[in-house]
Amino acid sequence: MNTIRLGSIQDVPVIHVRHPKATADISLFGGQVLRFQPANSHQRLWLGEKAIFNHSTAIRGGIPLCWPWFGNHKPGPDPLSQTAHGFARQSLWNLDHSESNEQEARLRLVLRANEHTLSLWPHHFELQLDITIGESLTLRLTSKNTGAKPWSFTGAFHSYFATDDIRQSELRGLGRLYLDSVDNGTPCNGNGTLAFAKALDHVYTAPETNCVLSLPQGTTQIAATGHDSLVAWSPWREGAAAMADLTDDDYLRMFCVEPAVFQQPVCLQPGEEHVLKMTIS
Ligand SMILES: O=P(O)(O)OC[C@H]1O[C@@H](O)[C@H](O)[C@@H](O)[C@@H]1O
Repeated sequence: MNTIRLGSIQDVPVIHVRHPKATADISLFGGQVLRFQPANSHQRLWLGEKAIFNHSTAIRGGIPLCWPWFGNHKPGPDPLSQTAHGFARQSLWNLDHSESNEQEARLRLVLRANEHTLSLWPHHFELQLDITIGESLTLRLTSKNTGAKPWSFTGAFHSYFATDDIRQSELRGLGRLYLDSVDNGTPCNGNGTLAFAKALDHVYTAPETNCVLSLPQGTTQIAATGHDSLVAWSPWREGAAAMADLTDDDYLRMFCVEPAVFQQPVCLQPGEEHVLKMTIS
């Protein structure tokens, strides 16, 4: 089967890609890949059964796009924000193009400045998300300044990875140096391998290009460019209990690894662009 079909989950438009090399689902709300599973291999992404599909709440799972800021601080003169992780993950994107051949399926999603985005962030932009689905999944997020003034952004691929058991999962390639966000951003030095045993929110500031997730069900690999940090996050039991869109034991089956523009906002002059890229295999 080789099809690209527009369907929906609770009225949210979702593109279903069924290809001999892989299957994937992509929500136009958020421009968000929800699932990616190579043929004869394990599901790479986690999507919560309690994820909310209502055209306004950010969908918990898959790969939310944090943009044009990460966390609660916008870069620029007016930093305080009510919208955590920017507005891209809560915006309706347009499908600009889709095609497929024997090797892969390709989609291009686009989000441009509109009345709503301008009310939150007064800049003209075009965001282009190129998604390639084949033996691996590649996301290429191009940020373009289409306005007349420079602006700066931060952001991330907020990827939720599926694991059969977080307690038996180990990550390598994050680097050693990290800021511990659970402890007010204290700088720390790890041993190069990350295992999970409690709530964790780390910003790795010198990541390697490739990150390997050793999971009970197999291996997942992440390669990224255009970022300056890798964020690793698990809400653990207590964090999950405080979130309406997580079940009590969801924390055992997922964690996030997020290639991010975090330490140094990227400044784009009019006409300039930046590419953040990630491949999951
Ligand atoms: O609940 P949200 O807004 O999707 O954020 C979840 C987490 O996202 C991570 O990227 C942050 O490092 C965490 O601090 C945050 O709690």
